[in-house]
Formats: sequence, C-alpha cells, structure tokens
Amino acid sequence: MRTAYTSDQIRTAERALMATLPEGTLMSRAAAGLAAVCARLLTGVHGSVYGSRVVILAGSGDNGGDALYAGARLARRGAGVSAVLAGSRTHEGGLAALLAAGGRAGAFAEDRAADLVREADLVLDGLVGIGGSGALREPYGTLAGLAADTRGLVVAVDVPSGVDAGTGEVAGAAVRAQVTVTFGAYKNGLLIDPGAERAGAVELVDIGLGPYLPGPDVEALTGDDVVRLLPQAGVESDKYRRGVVGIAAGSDRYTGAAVLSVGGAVRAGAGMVRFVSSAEPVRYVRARWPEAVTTVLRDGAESSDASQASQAQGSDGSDDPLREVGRVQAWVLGPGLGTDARAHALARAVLAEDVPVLVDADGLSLVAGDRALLRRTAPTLLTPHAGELSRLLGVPRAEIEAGRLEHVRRAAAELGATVLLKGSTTVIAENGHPVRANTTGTPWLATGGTGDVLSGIAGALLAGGLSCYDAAACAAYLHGLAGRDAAGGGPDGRGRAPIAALDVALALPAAIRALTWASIGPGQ
Ligand SMILES: NC(=O)C1=CN([C@@H]2O[C@H](COP(=O)(O)OP(=O)(O)OC[C@H]3O[C@@H](n4cnc5c(N)ncnc54)[C@H](O)[C@@H]3O)[C@@H](O)[C@H]2O)[C@@H](O)CC1
Ligand SMILES: Nc1ncnc2c1ncn2[C@@H]1O[C@H](COP(=O)(O)OP(=O)(O)O)[C@@H](O)[C@H]1O
Ligand SMILES: [K+]
Repeated sequence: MRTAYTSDQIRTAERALMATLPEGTLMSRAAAGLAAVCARLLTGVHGSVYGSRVVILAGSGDNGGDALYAGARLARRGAGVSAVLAGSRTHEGGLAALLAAGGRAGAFAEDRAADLVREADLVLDGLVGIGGSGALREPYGTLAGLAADTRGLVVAVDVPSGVDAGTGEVAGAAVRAQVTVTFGAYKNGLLIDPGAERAGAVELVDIGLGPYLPGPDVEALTGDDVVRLLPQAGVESDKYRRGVVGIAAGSDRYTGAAVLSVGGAVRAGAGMVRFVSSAEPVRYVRARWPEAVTTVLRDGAESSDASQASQAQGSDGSDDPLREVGRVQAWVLGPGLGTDARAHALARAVLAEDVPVLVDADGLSLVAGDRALLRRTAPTLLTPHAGELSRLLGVPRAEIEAGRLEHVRRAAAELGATVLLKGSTTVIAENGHPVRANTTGTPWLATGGTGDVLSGIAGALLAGGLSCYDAAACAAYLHGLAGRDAAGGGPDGRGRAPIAALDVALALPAAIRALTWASIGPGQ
C-alpha cells in the first residue's frame, strides 16, 4: 500500500521527529537524498555530474533550503550550479553552503533566469513545498513558466511548486517536473490530478519519518495489494460461490453499454452474469457473450431465457421486474439504461434488493432525480464521472475536476454510499476510510464505453464478496492496467495506440495473469 498525507500531517510528524534529533539533521538527510537522485539523473542525461549545468530555483522557505544544500553537494562533485534567488529572503545556511562549494547565486532577473534555465541540464524546483498556498505569486509563476522551456530535466523538490501538496489542486501556474523527490512520505497531491500529472515520476527519500506518521489521508493500492484482495478460484469453487452478478443495463437505444458492462464482468471473473433488459440489448449481449444468462423485460412483464439452456417463462402478472431473474450476489445498475419510467421502475426494484448495488451512468441520473432510491440497508457503490457527480452534488463540473479529493469525500458523506469518481485520477471515498487514489491507467481510456466496462469489473468483484471500497479500488486498478496493456506495445513496450472500450475488457485476463505472476512468482 502506498500511503499519502496532508501537509499538516507531515509537519506534525516532522516536528515530533525533529525534537529527537540535532538541529539541521532532517534537512541534511533530505538534501543528501535529493542530491543522490539528481546525480543519478545527471549521469543519465549528461554522462557525469562533473561539468553538468544545474540551475536552482530557490524560494524563501525550507524548500529552497533543501535545493540549495543539494546544489552544494552537486557543486562539490564538479557540477556548475547557479541559483536564482526568487524569494524576498533566502535560506541562509543553504546559500552559504552553495557559495562555499563554488556555486553561484543571484537575485531573479527575467532575461538572465531565462538563459540559465534554458541551457541547464537539470533545473531544481525549490520554490515552494508543503508551505505553499494558493496560486504562485510573482516571480515564482514566471519561473514555473521558464522551467517549461528548459532543454534539461526538471526535478521538483518535495512537490512541484504550484501544486497544493494536500489536495493536488493547481490554482495557477505550476512547475511540470519529470521527477519529484519527496521527503519522508508521499503527499496527497503527488497521487491526485491535476497535481500528480505535474509531479512526473516520484522518488521517496526516507528521512526517518515513518514511526511518527498517523494513519494516511489517502492511499493507493499496489499490484500486490490487488492480488491479495482479488477473489481466487479454489478447488471447492462453483459458479455460485464465485459470485453471480446481475446487470440491469441497456435499452433499445443504447445496446453497446450493456454489451460492454457484461464484458467487463465476464472477463473479470464473475462466476455467472445474469443480464436483465429489453429485447434489443439482450439480443446483442447474447450474441457477444453467450456466457450470460439473460432475462427479457417486457412492458410490465418479463421472460427469462438462459442462453445455455432453459425455456422462456411468461409473466404471472406480478409487477416485480426481477421476479424471474434468479439469485444474484450483487447488482450493476445503469449503463445505457435510459431514464424513462420503466428504467425508473427497474432501478427501484434493483435498489430494493438486499445485496450490494453499483449504480453507474443513467442509474446515477435516476438517483439524482430521486434520492430516496438510495435509502437502503445493503451497501451502494456509485461510479460517477465529474459530470455525473456535478448533477448529484449540484456543483459545477470544473470545480469537481479541480478538487477531486474534496468532492469525492463530500459525495460519500452526503449520499451515504461508497463513491468512485472517474477521470484522469480515479478516486474512491467511503466514510471513515482514507480516500483511495488509483495509479494505473492511460489517457487512451478516455473513450466512450470504457466506464461501462469498469462497472462490469467492479460488479463481478462485488459479487465475489469484496466490499464496495475494495471492489472499487481493485476494479479501477485492473481497468487501468488492462487499458494500459491494450494501448501499449511496440518493440520496447512503450508505444501507445488508440483503443476501443471492448479492448479493455478483452485485455483483462492477461493483465490479471501478469499481475498475479509478478506478485506470487512463477513457482506458485
Ligand atoms: N520541516 C522539516 O523538518 C523539513 C522540511 N523540509 C522542506 O521544507 C519544506 C517546507 O518548508 P517551509 O515550511 O519553509 O515552506 P516552503 O518552503 O514550502 O514555502 C514557504 C514559503 O513560500 C512562500 N509561499 C507560500 N505560498 C506561496 C505562493 N503561492 N507563491 C509564492 N510564495 C509562496 C511563503 O511565504 C514562505 O516564504 C518542505 O516542503 C521540504 O522541502 C525538508 O527539509 C525535510 C525536513
Ligand atoms: N484522461 C484520462 N486518463 C486516464 N483515464 C481516463 C481519462 N479520462 C477518462 N478516463 C477513464 O476512462 C473511463 C471513462 O468512463 P466514463 O466517463 O464513464 O465513460 P463512458 O460513459 O463513455 O464509459 C473511466 O474509467 C475514467 O477513469
Ligand atoms: K518545489
């Protein structure tokens, strides 16, 4: 598990640790770790530290101090180090160390800074760290812009300046780094977009903070965590024990969403998928996924038609649309369902079942219009994208995208459900737990229908016995991994190509296989 913290949590832990150590020890540990990473990177891009050009953007706080002390270490190894002093004051000890090691420093002047930054092999962003708040003030904003034009690498100290360490929010200009060297522990903003995207690859330097850290504010599953949580097929398994997921999705207008959701469930390892819808989507689902057992809903009646065998059954006149579906352990409600009266009646019936229900897409619109549907005792997992959450919370979409952590938490609290907010960083909130941020995925997943696949994956995991919190986090992880695998390839495996949603479902077993292999090893 990767764990992350707010700035306040980090500060409190740092204070407690600092009280046990001689003054300056922590900064010296941080600077040593930072310099070691920079030396490795410089050796990669320049061939050696000696003779390389390093430019430090130094702000007025301890973040600038870290950068200056690290610069001193690099200068002692023969790098040409210049510091642009951007703050109203400068960390005295750090500056003295840099000058003593043969480095240079000068106050900010735009033309000079632009030349230095452009020609650098490595730009060290020490403008602000966990002490930053709000949009970068000048001249920091200008320097963040100049850093974008360097031909060298940009390395952020602790967090990219302009990224809110505690939330990942970016209020104005922000540094975009290839590497962020962070101290003691991850900060939330390194896992959650838009901040995460500015951080690049994150390297954690151990400064001894571990024993002083509280429970995390945010966490991210690793591949090993997912393997440990995933339901396993054992010798005693049968399709019912592995988990039967019911999917109520699709309409005559939207047949594809149903096919994709069922595909996600089938390929993610459901013991059985029971699919309930009107005749047209059932036809498409049966054609693509003969594994699914289907029930056709008619106006006020339904007929069950298991694709492997079984006879169609007529209605007995009861108005329970699920009467003939058979037992399920969890439901997926909503992809392509429509929002008409019949969809509403089906949603009411599904949400009245005493099993976990995942609500997605049109199901979320129905719930937004009729909150009473969410008054239930069994667990509920809502999987909105920012637009859908905007309707549920009455908050503009842009605000949700800018502040994912705040809004996913608020949604879980207000709606009394587990909430998975989709997007460039998918985040999952459940009251009383750290928010989980997903670290897999690729922007190529931003294509119609991939969310439907996700609903099927999570539904299969719910039916397999995972809690909403674990099912959501594992599903997001596997979905991102499968998307990455489907889009990836080429001679070094780093090529990327557009993908269709169905490719994600099809890539699932290979992705799960590779994950399991990596986690338990080939001998198990
Ligand atoms: N406290 C500790 O023991 C340690 C702290 N470390 C470093 O110290 C950093 C925190 O240092 P500080 O508390 O001095 O804070 P920072 O250096 O992160 O920032 C504070 C300074 O930035 C200015 N500032 C804040 N927001 C700004 C904005 N939007 N635009 C322009 N200026 C802004 C403030 O006026 C203040 O001068 C960490 O991120 C880390 O790099 C490390 O050395 C590890 C140990
Ligand atoms: N920029 C992005 N980077 C990574 N993943 C993304 C990005 N944009 C969207 N996604 C993922 O793609 C999926 C899209 O789902 P959704 O918005 O419901 O689309 P649809 O309704 O068409 O299926 C989600 O899993 C989401 O997290
Ligand atoms: K920084």
